[in-house]
Parts: sequence; structure tokens; C-alpha cells
Amino acid sequence: MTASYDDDGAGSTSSLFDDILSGGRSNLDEGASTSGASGGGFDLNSIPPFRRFRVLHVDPMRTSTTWFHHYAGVPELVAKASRLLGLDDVDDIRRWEEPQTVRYRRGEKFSWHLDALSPEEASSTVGAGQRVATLLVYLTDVPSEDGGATMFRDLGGDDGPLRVRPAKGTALLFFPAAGGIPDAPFDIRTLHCGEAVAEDAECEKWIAQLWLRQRAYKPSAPVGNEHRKAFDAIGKYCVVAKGI
Ligand SMILES: O=C(O)CCC(=O)C(=O)O
Ligand SMILES: [Fe+2]
Repeated sequence: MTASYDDDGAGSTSSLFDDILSGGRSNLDEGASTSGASGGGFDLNSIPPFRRFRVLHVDPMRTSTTWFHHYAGVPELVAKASRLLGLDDVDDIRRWEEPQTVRYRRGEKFSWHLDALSPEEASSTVGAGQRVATLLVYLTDVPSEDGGATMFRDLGGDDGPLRVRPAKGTALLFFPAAGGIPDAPFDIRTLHCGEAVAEDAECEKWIAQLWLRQRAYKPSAPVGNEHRKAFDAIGKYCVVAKGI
């Protein structure tokens, strides 16, 4: 279930992680926004290297913090994710939801949940349909004593849930809506959580994540985010996208 996210020559993966990390860590408190792309008296979209959109979760299920990115801000990530999934044309690249970066500080977590969307949302003929793949890239190492594992309740053994330990540069790919009970809109075996980072942890947990939908997805954040604006940049990393 885990896959190495090593580069195959298309660019430096570690610099991608480092860019996300430095980009995410600086400016963290410079005007968070709950509902729009600007806040704190300036436009968050203007902050390099990634134009970001921060979501403050009101849901106690999730106490971490999420930033939404322009596709054009993380073309290497989108390109490599597309290659990993075998997506080979423009219409498929349009299926990605907004790339996101998530930070978990001490004590922060994301409780048990399914990534698959509700039957109503998934079966609607308008919109992008179901989430068919989750790609989660670990941007930091989190040692086992510091918690922070991605845990799958039903995929473990006698010792409890399957625990995927965050290791910088690795990725976790799973399919929230494939298989499982016939005709069900999700696979219950993918029930998972982001374990709380220990209260005395020395490190933070950072991940990047992407969700792939069945059909073309219309991004809602940050303002002005569009797949097509990233096509040229994606083409630098993704051979199949070069014909765009
Ligand atoms: O942080 C994790 O390990 C899991 C995150 C997750 O499941 C999600 O964001 O949907
Ligand atoms: Fe999830």
C-alpha cells in the first residue's frame, strides 16, 4: 500500500518536499482565512512559492490545518501523481481536486473517516462524481514514539489497525471507493484516521494530498485556481502531459 515517491529523473522530488515545507512553514500566521483567499489585510494568493489558501477546520474530527494550492503552484506533484495513476490526457488531469498541504502539530489529529463521498454526492450526474483515489505524500518523518501514523482500522491483524508511519519522501495510495461491498459507494476497509501527534513530539507531521475524482473537477479555491493554468508546467515533469 505504500509506494516510494522517488524521482525517476524528471526533477528533484526532495526539493519539492522542501519547498512545500518551507513554503508552508513561513507565513503561517500571516493572516489565515476561513472562507476566502485573502485575509489579514493582504492577499494570501500572492505568497510565494505556493499560492495558498488556508482552511481553519471547525470540525472537531480534524484539528490539523489545511492549505489549498493552485495546481500551477505544485506542477511536479500533480504530474507525478498523474503518472503514478496512469493518467495520460488532459481530461484526466482535470480530475484532480485542489492539491492540499496539511500540518499536524502536537496533539492534532484527524479522526476515523472515509474519503469516499456520500452516495448523493457521488451519484450526482452534475459534478465530478466519486473520489476514486487518495494520494497522500509524507513530507516529514515522524518517529513511532511521536504518533502521527495513518491508521486503517480494518486492514491490520491481531495487533490492531494497520499503521503507516510517515517517512519523508514516501507516499500512500489507496482507492476509497473501489471493491468492498458490491454496489456500495465506498470500501469500508479504507476507514482510516490520522493518529494524534504526541503532546511531547519534537516534530510536526506534514503531508501533501491529492484526491482523484471520476470526472473533471471544478476547483473552488484558491480564487482563480484552474487546471489549465498548470498544463505547461506539468508538461515539464510529465511526459504524457507534454502534448497538452
Ligand atoms: O494524516 C493522515 O495520516 C491521514 C489524512 C487523511 O486521511 C485525510 O486527509 O483524508
Ligand atoms: Fe482521509
